[in-house]
Amino acid sequence: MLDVKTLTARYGRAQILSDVTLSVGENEVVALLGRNGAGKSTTIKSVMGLVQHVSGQVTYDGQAILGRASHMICRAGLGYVPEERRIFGELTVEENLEVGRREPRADAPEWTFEHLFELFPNLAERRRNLGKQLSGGEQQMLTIARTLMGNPRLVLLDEPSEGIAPVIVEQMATIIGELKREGLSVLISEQNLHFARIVSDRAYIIEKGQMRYEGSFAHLDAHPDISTRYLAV
Ligand SMILES: Nc1ncnc2c1ncn2[C@@H]1O[C@H](COP(=O)(O)OP(=O)(O)OP(=O)(O)O)[C@@H](O)[C@H]1O
Repeated sequence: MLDVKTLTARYGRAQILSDVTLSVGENEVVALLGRNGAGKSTTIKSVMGLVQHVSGQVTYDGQAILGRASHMICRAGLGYVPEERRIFGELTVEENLEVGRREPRADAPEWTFEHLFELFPNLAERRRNLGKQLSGGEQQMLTIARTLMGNPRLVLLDEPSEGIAPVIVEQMATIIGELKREGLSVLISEQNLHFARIVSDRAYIIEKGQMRYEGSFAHLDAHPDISTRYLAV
């Protein structure tokens, strides 16, 4: 569904990604693992059309999307949840969700408030609260829920477990499982191998902007030297 080949990206003169190759299949949850600064966010942002200097090939459903405007990439069916929560503090939970509403898509589930509130019971309770009154974890949930209002087929989640309480991390894992059951594909960037293992079908590891590993979690478990080398802090 998503194919990234020989992706190179730079910020100004600094080359950040070199020949990054990865793919996400239909209804697959794929983890992009790496330490702080390894290039996970830059990979996701490049796919979403948010990095200016990029080269290589990115195809979604067979269509080349690299270099397209970000809103066109969203319209094609990709949903992006950035690492930093971008909710509107002065709007209620429901109003925040309304902001994300897009036309339904024939090839992806259509999300309604009720459907989302089943998936995010915390948000259901707080539907009339202002965004700024939510906890960090709830704001993270709201960011994901708002992205789902765009009815994406593939969701790119940048470090969903970062900086949130363990109980919310568990809920996050449940939600990602639910997205898969709904038929969506998900690419998550993560530093947390434990969380990634729970939610994902397979993994990539990126280090210094280069792909170092592609394979199963079982293989990573059997070869702990790989995670020690590329993930241990
Ligand atoms: N806008 C920018 N301008 C210049 N350099 C940047 C910019 N954004 C990121 N970088 C640099 O690019 C490198 C990769 O950053 P990136 O955010 O992709 O890493 P990451 O793996 O997502 O890590 P993190 O967990 O810190 O988000 C880092 O060295 C970072 O300092």
